[in-house]
Amino acid sequence: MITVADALAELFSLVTPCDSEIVPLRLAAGRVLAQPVSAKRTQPPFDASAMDGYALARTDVRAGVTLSVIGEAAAGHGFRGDVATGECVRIFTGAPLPKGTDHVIVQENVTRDGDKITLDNSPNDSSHVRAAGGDFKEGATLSAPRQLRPSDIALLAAMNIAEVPVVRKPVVAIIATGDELVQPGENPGPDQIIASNSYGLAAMVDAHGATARLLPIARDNAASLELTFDLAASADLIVTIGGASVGDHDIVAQVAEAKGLQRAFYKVAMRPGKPLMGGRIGTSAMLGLPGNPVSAMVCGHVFLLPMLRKMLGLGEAPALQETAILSHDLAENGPREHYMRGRVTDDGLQVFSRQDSALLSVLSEANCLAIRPPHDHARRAGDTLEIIKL
Ligand SMILES: Nc1nc2c(c(=O)[nH]1)N[C@H]1C(S)=C(S)[C@@H](COP(=O)(O)OP(=O)(O)OC[C@H]3O[C@@H](n4cnc5c(N)ncnc54)[C@H](O)[C@@H]3O)O[C@H]1N2
Ligand code: MOO
Repeated sequence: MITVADALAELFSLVTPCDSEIVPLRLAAGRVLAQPVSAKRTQPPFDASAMDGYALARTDVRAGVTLSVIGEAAAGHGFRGDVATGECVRIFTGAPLPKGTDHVIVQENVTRDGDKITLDNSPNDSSHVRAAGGDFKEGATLSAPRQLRPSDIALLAAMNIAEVPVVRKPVVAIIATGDELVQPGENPGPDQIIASNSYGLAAMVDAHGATARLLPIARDNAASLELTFDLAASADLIVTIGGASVGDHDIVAQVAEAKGLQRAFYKVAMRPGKPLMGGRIGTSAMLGLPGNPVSAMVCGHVFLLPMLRKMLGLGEAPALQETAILSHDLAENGPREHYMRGRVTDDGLQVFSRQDSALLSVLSEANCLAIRPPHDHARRAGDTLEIIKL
């Protein structure tokens, strides 16, 4: 058995970042920017008013002064003339400042009478002008790689980037295995259950910027599994679920090897997730997950998501760890690194007492995995533990 860290290092060496493609801006959210992009224009492109009011020369700003209103500047419709001393232009938020002006008085601070305004006794000192290029200048870059958030999309739009170079979405083929499984919505026979973790993993993959291909359930015989491996052949990563342990019907490794699997490792000193397997099969990386529903999902967080991040060009890093303060005592840990379902709230970290790797209801209640190193000594309320937020 190898350590979690060693297994993750092996898995990283099985995958490489995907190439890039161009997508329309509307489809770029959540994608990873593949290379830096440069602004095609300056924003704002002109000195712009930040308020509704009157544009004038700063040198004319004095309490009680009266000025002539000689025109209007609105957003999208500037004032084309020159503004002289003693004159001003009615202006609205977003409009370009007319020539001869460098200051905006908000309308609340003037009294208007026909074509005249008089500044009141407390002209605001701020110029209310947004300088040209104050947000960004033409040629300014948005750095890559980065997973594009809605705020990045807004910035790209303002930069007039209509087409965005992004990393291709890795395709992850997910193979659930077992004679006992049927798909959700089907009628299970008396000895059957519903395939669940395959759906959870597909949701995890899709939510993290890759594409999940949920293949038909492979039965516990070589012919069925071989056929399903063939369907998965073009995927960047093949994830099998179940059939990984030592039982007579656990045939995933044997069939994968017949299909050319070059195994990198088998079995990890962790709980849950011990019978984990990694390797390459044809042009795909392969991650063989244990079948227990929680084991597969925990391995998804600890191994599959970091692999996907590397494939998306986001580098090699384990799942983000934070710390939490334990709200109760906890018994010592056994020889395997234990990823324990728990819940962090304002009252601290509660590690659940039921940790059987079949209990999806407990996983659903959890919002974190508390990490116990091998042979971790008993912990007391108030101790700090590392956690992965779910
Ligand atoms: N003698 C030993 N037995 C077991 C060992 C061991 O070391 N010695 N390890 C145990 C551990 S730990 C795990 S984890 C499981 C892993 O077994 P497999 O990967 O071979 O998984 P299966 O036997 O196929 O299934 C286990 C369990 O999970 C259910 N399952 C499988 N796939 C799905 C799915 N897609 N959705 C929902 N549930 C699924 C399956 O019905 C079984 O109940 O082995 C232990 N045994
Ligand atoms: O290691 Mo198994 O993955 O406990 O359930």
